[in-house]
Amino acid sequence: MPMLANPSDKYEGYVPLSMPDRQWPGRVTKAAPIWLSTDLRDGNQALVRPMTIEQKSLLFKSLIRCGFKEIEVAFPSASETEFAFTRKLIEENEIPDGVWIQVMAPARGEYIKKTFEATRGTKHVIIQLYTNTATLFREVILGYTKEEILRLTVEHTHVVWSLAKEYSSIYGTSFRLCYGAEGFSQSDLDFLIKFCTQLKNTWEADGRSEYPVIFNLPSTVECAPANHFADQVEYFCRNMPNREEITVCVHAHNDRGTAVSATELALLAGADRVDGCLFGNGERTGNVDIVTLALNSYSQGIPGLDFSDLKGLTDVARRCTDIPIYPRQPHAGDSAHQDGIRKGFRAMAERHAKLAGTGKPKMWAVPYLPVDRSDFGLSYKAVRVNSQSGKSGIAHLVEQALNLDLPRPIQIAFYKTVQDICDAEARELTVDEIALIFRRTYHFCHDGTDTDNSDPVQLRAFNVTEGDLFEGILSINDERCSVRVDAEDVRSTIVSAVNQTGGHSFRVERQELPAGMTATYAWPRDNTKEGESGWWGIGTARDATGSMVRSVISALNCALDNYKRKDRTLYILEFVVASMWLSMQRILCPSLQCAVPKSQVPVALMLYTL
Ligand SMILES: CC(=O)SCCNC(=O)CCNC(=O)[C@H](O)C(C)(C)COP(=O)(O)OP(=O)(O)OC[C@H]1O[C@@H](n2cnc3c(N)ncnc32)[C@H](O)[C@@H]1OP(=O)(O)O
Ligand SMILES: CC(C)C(=O)C(=O)O
Ligand SMILES: [Mg+2]
Repeated sequence: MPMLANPSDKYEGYVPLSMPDRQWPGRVTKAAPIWLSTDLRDGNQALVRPMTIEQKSLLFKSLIRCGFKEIEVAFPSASETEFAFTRKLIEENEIPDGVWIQVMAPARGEYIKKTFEATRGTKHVIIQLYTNTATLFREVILGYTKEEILRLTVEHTHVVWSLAKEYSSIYGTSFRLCYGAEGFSQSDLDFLIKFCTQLKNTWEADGRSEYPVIFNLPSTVECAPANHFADQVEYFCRNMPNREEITVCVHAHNDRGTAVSATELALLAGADRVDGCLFGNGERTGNVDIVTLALNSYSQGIPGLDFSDLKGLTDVARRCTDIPIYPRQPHAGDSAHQDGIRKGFRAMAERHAKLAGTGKPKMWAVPYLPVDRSDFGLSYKAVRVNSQSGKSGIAHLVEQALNLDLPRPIQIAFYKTVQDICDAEARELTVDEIALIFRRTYHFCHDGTDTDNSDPVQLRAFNVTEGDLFEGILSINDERCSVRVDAEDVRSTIVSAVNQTGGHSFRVERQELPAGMTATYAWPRDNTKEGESGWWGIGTARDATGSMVRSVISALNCALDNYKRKDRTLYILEFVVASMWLSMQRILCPSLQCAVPKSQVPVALMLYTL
């Protein structure tokens, strides 16, 4: 069947509540709600293969680590696994003090009895009794009138109460009633309010309530916009007698993809508690995603659940549910817009540095990142590069991998190199691949990791002594020589080599890196031409002299690459470097000039030419 030209022939829209004095739009959330995880119940009942006891135990432990104080652990009357898991938690003492477990039961005597049996001997239990009050469900599934469903629920509230009394006298357990008003968002609210009032009175008769009754208000099927759900919750909260004596919980499903918004608005409308699942698992399109909700609230400065190890939690959730986590998961999804992120980090670091010692808080503000991923254990390395990425993203990854803050001309050049590879291979490149391409392109050797052994020119080892002596071993095509020279001579040689290059300039830029490292970027340019030469020398070391020598060696190896590729446009610049190398070499190791076989190293030929 094609889609209808006029869908109103088939589908009826929701009926808005007339509540012109609604309060929720003007409110601001200031505190986190009570969080209840229903991963082990609603999340579990929807799985292709419901969780095993081992999987449930694993997930339960993770939920405890996240800081949930209320966890719906099972529907004990539904299966042996559900029953046995509840028993295991209790018998093996796995429920920490201060944590309430919740179990769910329908309004059927034998199921409620089984549910209580499962909870034998524990300290704190919330019994969630549920019936459906939505007209469609009530009539079609249960075949009950309003009066009948009310009678059924009240009767079973009595059953719950008498069992609670019995079990608490035997085991000392504290029981709390939660009424799950299945179908709340499609129910007649005035009827439901009378209904809930009667349940509350039943539960509290003879002053027998130690803890407030929880009314759980689900959008069992989400069929209207989030603002309508908020109106319904506000209406319920405003019209329930003695509102302060009850806890109002919301349980939003995500059929319209708006469960998070609906829940956030419902909290403004007066809800105290949120019932949901990690990463939005649950029946059909899922329950409200409690990770997103809690992190949204965290990003507004409100503390709540602890997702410091979001990666670990993701792995556990996947192992237990066999459902992959969406790569665009809010907050935990991959980052993009690397340029903004990179600039944002710098600007923030500068702002924070100025605040040092003032006692003022160092607030987070980075474009595109509402929260700092590292707060929940995620790195920025997850940023990957594809053919759509700009130079900043690539530079950001180089910075992540190699600690280098590339000067802009090098960013532009390296970006072209990476783009060509991405385009040719039509895929994303990881941070490790980018680092490798960088090393190869610039014959870049990190201090300690040493050169690629195939580089023709290498500084194999060196040391700058306290007396400023540069001692090292250089080689060209495996011909080695030892160097022992005043470090100042090395530096002045490089400077004088630059001066010798006539119409060319050879810029040398120094950069202090973290952990006491220094980087030197050496880039030659032909002053008669516009733009950059397209090749560079880059070196890092613990001291400036070492990094300078390395940068020249890197430039020389790059020159050799260009020569091999017979890139004539760069030819003249190769001579610039060669000239520099020659000057440097005269001081460092004159013996090498003779040691290089002319036929093998074209750069050596250039050296001789000069
Ligand atoms: C929205 C929700 O999440 S509601 C929770 C749903 N839970 C699950 O899906 C997982 C747990 N399993 C169940 O709930 C099962 O239905 C069981 C184990 C409780 C019941 O087993 P069965 O009676 O064999 O289930 P079945 O699904 O065939 O029928 C359910 C019966 O319970 C009735 N029922 C449904 N909800 C309720 C309720 N809240 N209270 C009382 N009876 C109910 C139905 O009308 C139906 O009655 P019928 O057999 O007279 O037609
Ligand atoms: C019965 C309850 C709480 C439920 O899961 C729902 O209505 O979706
Ligand atoms: Mg549900």
